[in-house]
Amino acid sequence: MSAKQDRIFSTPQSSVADFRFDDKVASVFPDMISRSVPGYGEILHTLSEIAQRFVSENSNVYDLGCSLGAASLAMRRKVSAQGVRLVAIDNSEAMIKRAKEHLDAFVSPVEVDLVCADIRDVAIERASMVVLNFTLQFLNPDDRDRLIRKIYQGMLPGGILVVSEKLVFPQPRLHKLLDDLHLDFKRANGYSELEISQKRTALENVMRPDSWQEHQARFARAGFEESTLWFQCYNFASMIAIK
Ligand SMILES: Nc1ncnc2c1ncn2[C@@H]1O[C@H](C[S@+](CC[C@H]([NH3+])C(=O)[O-])CC(=O)[O-])[C@@H](O)[C@H]1O
Ligand SMILES: O=C(O)C(=O)Cc1ccccc1
Repeated sequence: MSAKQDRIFSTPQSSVADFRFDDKVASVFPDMISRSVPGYGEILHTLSEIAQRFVSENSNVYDLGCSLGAASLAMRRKVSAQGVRLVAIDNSEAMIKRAKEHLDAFVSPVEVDLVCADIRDVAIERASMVVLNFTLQFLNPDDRDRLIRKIYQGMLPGGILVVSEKLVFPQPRLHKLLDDLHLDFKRANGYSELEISQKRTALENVMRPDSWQEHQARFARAGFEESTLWFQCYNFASMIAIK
């Protein structure tokens, strides 16, 4: 496990390039995500609790946009059903290479397939649990409906989808407050003003969050009759939908 500190945006850059999940980001990712996403640890813990309750015998579990496999590791810890296959997918080779090291570091009876692919191209079949832990926001908005529909179609009745995302809020004053509180969270975790503003610029064209209302409407359009927010800290949230 790499404990290297994220200093990627600490020096002034004459022009800030779009954010990419390359080798540099992969090498500091655990530090970057835990200092940037309020509630990340709690969400991982709850993924393992949900896995214990929802993952059924002879079914598949999907971790879409797995990065270093943190969500897969969390779910795998609590799966007790037999015949379960966990499929962890990311289109960053740098992430997949390191995810393999993380997953191989622990023994488990649950088979894990690590796949370097675009989640838009992968079939979802017999799924009892599907996780998009901070991944949907990186997809082109036009592709999001199609992906959630494909997931719904590939899920078993009674299966669960967990989607964690940064949110935007239609009410400007609420949006500003929750965004400011997140910025203070990053400052408290040691990020400088320069790091915060350069990363914000890098993410501008790459990460386009939706509102909770948009997520809820999308779940419904895909066929999910039950969905709710189960966690929120500032403008970061996790949602569940049950088939
Ligand atoms: N189209 C795509 N196909 C496959 N992967 C993609 C695609 N688009 C983006 N990714 C991948 O989605 C991941 C998003 S990070 C997920 C954290 C993880 N879930 C965690 O629980 O630690 C979230 C963040 O950094 O805020 C990256 O690894 C991308 O390469
Ligand atoms: O850092 C931020 O401001 C974020 O919104 C979250 C994030 C975390 C890790 C990679 C990309 C975005």
